[in-house]
Amino acid sequence: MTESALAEVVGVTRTYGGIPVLDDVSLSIGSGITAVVGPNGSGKSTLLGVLAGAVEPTAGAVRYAHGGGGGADTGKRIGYLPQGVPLRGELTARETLGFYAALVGDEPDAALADVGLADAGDRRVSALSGGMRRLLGVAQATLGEPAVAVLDEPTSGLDPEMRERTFRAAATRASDDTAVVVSSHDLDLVDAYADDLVVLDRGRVAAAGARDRLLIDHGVDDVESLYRVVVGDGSGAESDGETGGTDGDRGVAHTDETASESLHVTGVSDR
Ligand SMILES: Nc1ncnc2c1ncn2[C@@H]1O[C@H](COP(=O)(O)OP(=O)(O)OP(=O)(O)O)[C@@H](O)[C@H]1O
Repeated sequence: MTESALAEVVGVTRTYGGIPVLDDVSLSIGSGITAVVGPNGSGKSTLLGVLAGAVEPTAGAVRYAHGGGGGADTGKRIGYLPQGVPLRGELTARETLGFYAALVGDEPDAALADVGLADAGDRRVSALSGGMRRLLGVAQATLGEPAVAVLDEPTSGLDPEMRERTFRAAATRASDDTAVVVSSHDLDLVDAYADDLVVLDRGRVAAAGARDRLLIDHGVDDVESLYRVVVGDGSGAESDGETGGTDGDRGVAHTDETASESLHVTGVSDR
């Protein structure tokens, strides 16, 4: 494990019905924002699930600098915001964060303020807009300074202003000790906020590394151009926030195979 890495994905393969949806993926995750991009069905959610400990790799492993995968040295948790935000409508925003904060020795008010919800603390989750719920989810997943906070397409379905607010909130919650890994089809926001990039294509890493380095290496000016160079015409990337169809694009049947053996999350997967 390199000194600056907060997590390392080592030779991870995940198959469904014998078909690999992640194929020998190795990555080093450092502090700041790592954006995972790629066409529909390229394996982004599966990779994020593996990072969060919600999906068991068929082969390979994830190693955490702070022992987040379990064991006596588990000082740092893994935060996880799955695609469907698993929050209870009858609780207020502050009660929601208070519940999770108590589990990880944090307090809710700074997190609410960080994501721009300081004035919405007493509102019930059911009365928040979809975008505000997503911001609350970002706060929830980053409580207690987890080593890695995993945010799965937090901007899908949001309007442009809320998409930007969500990325800004994620950037505010990232720190030297917390890597925020976010999957997204919003290449313009990825361009503006990502420190590091992972481009997935058909379950394999097509490019990975520091955003600035990758742009120089590929002789392009922005992430959208990089995406086109690396995976083709960018048909899986969108700038309007919707992700389109997700399943069956690689002919893989759903079997609901998930694992929770090493799950240390501040949220609950709904997958
Ligand atoms: N539980 C499962 N059972 C069977 N196949 C699955 C399961 N989860 C994912 N897959 C398949 O794995 C492939 C990758 O899916 P994944 O959701 O990781 O891709 P993605 O890049 O996040 O896609 P999108 O951008 O559309 O959200 C798809 O073909 C999908 O159908």
